[in-house]
Amino acid sequence: MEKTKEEQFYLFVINPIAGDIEKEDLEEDIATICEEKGIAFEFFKTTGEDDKQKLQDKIKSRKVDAIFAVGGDGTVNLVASLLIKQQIPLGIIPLGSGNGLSKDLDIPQDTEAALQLIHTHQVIPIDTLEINGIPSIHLSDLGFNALVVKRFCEGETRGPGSYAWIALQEYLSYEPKHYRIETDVENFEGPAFMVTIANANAFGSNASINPNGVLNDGRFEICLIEPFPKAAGIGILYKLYTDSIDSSVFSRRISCRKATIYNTQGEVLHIDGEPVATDKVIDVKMHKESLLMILPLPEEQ
Ligand SMILES: Nc1ncnc2c1ncn2[C@@H]1O[C@H](COP(=O)(O)OP(=O)(O)OP(=O)(O)O)[C@@H](O)[C@H]1O
Repeated sequence: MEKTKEEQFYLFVINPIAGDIEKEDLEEDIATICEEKGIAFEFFKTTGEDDKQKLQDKIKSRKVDAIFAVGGDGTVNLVASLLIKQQIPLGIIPLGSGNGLSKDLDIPQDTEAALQLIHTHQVIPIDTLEINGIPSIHLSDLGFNALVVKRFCEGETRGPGSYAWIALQEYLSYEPKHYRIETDVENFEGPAFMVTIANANAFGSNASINPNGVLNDGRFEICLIEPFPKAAGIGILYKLYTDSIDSSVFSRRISCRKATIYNTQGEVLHIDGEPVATDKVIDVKMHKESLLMILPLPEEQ
C-alpha cells in the first residue's frame, strides 16, 4: 500500500557554505512547507569533514522517504553516492556556485520554485557512473578543465570570476596530454586537450560539453577536445556555450557503456567537480537507472 504524505520523513542535507549563500531563511521556508504538508523532516548540515560517513549513519538510523541536497554539485554528489541502487529518491535545491546536474534535469534554479518539489514532483530513475569505484552522476574530466578545477579548489577565492581567471592563466601554458581509451564501441589513442566522462550535458558554468547526452539511456559519452591552435580557443568556447561543440573539428565523442582510459602521463582527474587522486588506469562502469531523482512534473500536467 502506498504511504500517505503524513507518514513521510524527509531529510534535508544542507551545505552551509555552498554558493556563499546564507541559508537560515531557507530552513524556515522548508520547515513551513513540510509542516503545512504534514511531512516529518530533519536538517543535516555538512561540515566538510567526514560528511559521507555521518550521513550514512543518519540514513541507517531511521526510515527515510526522500533526501534533498541543498547546495551545489559537490553536495549532490555526496548524497547521491549513498543513494545509488537504493529506494530513496534524491531531490535538489540548487544553491551552489555550480549547479550543473540540476540544470541538466530541468530543476528550477529559482529557490522558491525548487522548494515546491518537496510536495509536487515525479520520481524518475537516472543512470550513474562509477569511475575507479567512485560514483559520478554528472561530468568528470581529465586534462585542462580538471587542472583548472584543482587550482580553483586549492585557491582561497570562489565564484565564476575566479574560475575564469585561473582558466585563462592555465590556458596560455597548457600542453595536451596523451591518452589511450578503450570502450565497448571504439578505441582512441592520441593527445587531447581534455577528456570528459559525461553522464550529463553541461558544466555548472553552462558550457555544454555533451549537448545530446541523455541521463537514462544506459550510455555515457567520452568527449574529447583534440589539440587545437591557441587562436581556435575562442571558437571552441563559443561552441561550448551555444550547444554546438559536436560541430567543432576538434571535438570527438564516443558513446559507450564501459571504458578504460590509460592516463599514461598521470594527468589530474576530477569527479563531479571534486579533484580526486590521479590514477594511470581509469575504469568507467555504467549503472543504468540506478538513482531515483525527484523532478518537476511534466509541463502538460
Ligand atoms: N560546513 C562546511 N565548511 C566548509 N566546507 C564545506 C562544508 N560543508 C561542505 N563543505 C565542502 O563544500 C564542497 C561542496 O560544495 P558544493 O559543490 O555543494 O557547493 P559550491 O558552492 O558549488 O562549492 P564549490 O564552489 O566548492 O564548487 C565540498 O568540498 C565539501 O567538502
